Amino acid sequence: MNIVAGVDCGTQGTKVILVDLGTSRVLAECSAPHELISESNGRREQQPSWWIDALVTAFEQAVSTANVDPKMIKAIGVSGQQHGLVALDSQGEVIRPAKLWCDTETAPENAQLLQMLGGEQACIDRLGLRVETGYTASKILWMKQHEPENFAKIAHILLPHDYLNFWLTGEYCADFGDASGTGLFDVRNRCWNEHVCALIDPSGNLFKALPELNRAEKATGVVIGQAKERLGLSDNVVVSSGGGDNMMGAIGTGNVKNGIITMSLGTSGTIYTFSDKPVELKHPSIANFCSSSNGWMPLICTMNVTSATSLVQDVLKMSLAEFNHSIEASQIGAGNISFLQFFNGERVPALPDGKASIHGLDAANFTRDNLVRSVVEGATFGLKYGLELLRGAGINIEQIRLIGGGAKSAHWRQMIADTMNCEVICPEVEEAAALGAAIQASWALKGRMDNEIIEQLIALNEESRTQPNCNNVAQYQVAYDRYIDTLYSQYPRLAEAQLTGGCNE
Ligand SMILES: Nc1ncnc2c1ncn2[C@@H]1O[C@H](COP(=O)(O)OP(=O)(O)O)[C@@H](O)[C@H]1O
Ligand SMILES: O=C(CO)[C@@H](O)[C@H](O)COP(=O)(O)O
Repeated sequence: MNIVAGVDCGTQGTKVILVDLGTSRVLAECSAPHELISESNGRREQQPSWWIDALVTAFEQAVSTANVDPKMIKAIGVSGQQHGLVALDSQGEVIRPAKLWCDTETAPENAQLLQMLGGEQACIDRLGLRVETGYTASKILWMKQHEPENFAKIAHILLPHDYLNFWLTGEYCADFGDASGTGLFDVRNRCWNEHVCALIDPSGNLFKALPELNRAEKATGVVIGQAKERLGLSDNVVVSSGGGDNMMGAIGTGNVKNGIITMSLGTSGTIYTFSDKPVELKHPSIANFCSSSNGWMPLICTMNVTSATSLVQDVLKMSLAEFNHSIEASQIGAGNISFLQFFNGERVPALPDGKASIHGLDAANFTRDNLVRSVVEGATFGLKYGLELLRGAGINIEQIRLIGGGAKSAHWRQMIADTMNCEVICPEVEEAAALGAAIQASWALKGRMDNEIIEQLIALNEESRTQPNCNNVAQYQVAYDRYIDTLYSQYPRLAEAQLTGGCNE
């Protein structure tokens, strides 16, 4: 048996998938949860050791579910939540907990960095995208200003998936896709940018701490030491270059050629497509990242999707089944409630200091079902706001491939189809980022990118195909317009930015 493993270290947990390349069958999909350090000042952190423990737990479950000997595994690919800062000292030890993609404590440092770069347009000219709160660069500046002793210890900067690759292989390496979300990288020319590093650290140490960059079909190394022992692997198990979870979700949904759109309803919400050349930026909120398949992938990210819905679910002490039942039991528009879902600040629209708020409550509409529906609608409308930016940039959206935890809900799928007025379909393998990582692992085994394996492994789930319903589309449009009016009344600068094409949001 020729087995490869795909690992996806998301925000809420790590998933492991095992794929038999001989039969193109998925043998097991398992996961283990992570904790999250969360404070109301926007701090969002995790200990990198938690990711390792979750990887080992999910891996052990997967080999046991598939009933295979781990020694049969030939290659591993790793996908990870983007942007997180893992700072290591000269011994390769973690200096402090990783600040995550959703950390908004660093918003002032991001604004400062943008200013140091000469403003939004100068930043786009230099890096090919606007640096956002959440990207890695501002976390490094934050460390310099708030924890100078820790900053002085930095010898290596890694992203979450790079760190797991380092644990597996002992190599300090990065891939173009995940590196493009650091804010230290020139996305058009696919290289680290020394100028931005020098703005943060004129000594040159930061630039020196950046890892070597690796192409999508190249191996990072082989599994060694403690990792090999804990996972029970044989010698020479190849580890691919890996990538950010959205980059791997793109591979796992076949989004490696022009014309396909993927949307993820994970902790964050993302929408992205493939491009074989760097995209001319039509709106600064569209992130012009590189893909982990040697191309580019314009992407929209909202920070509050299942992170927001889970909070309401927890407060109301509901199971997921009860929560989904409430969506079904309530009417479109949630009795005219608008839920601005920014529990975590927000990236699109650019509201790093945003707070959640509920509008339009009265004695008649204040019900559990409406509260549930309104937060799910809020998260969905946030994604529609982003989707309209992509449409406005000329990206044609005829079908959405839907992935992430929320895609498992048939009600939410229908809401997405109706709100976006577009067909929705899920891939058979829902853990698309982990599957993408497994596919990339197979490329590393062969030493070349192979789209045949994508054809063999990725099938669409016909049962999940969901068409927009005309009546619902009209009703959701009314609810969306009300949501946008509420958003603009709370944050007038967004309405002004709308008139200037998104600048100065
Ligand atoms: N059937 C379902 N209906 C709605 N939401 C779901 C369902 N199953 C899982 N989820 C949501 O998906 C979330 C996890 O999504 P996932 O994409 O795995 O997150 P991440 O990759 O960010 O860790 C869970 O917190 C849960 O709220
Ligand atoms: O920041 C982004 C994309 O730019 C997020 O999409 C993270 O990559 C987190 O992903 P999930 O945990 O939601 O999968």
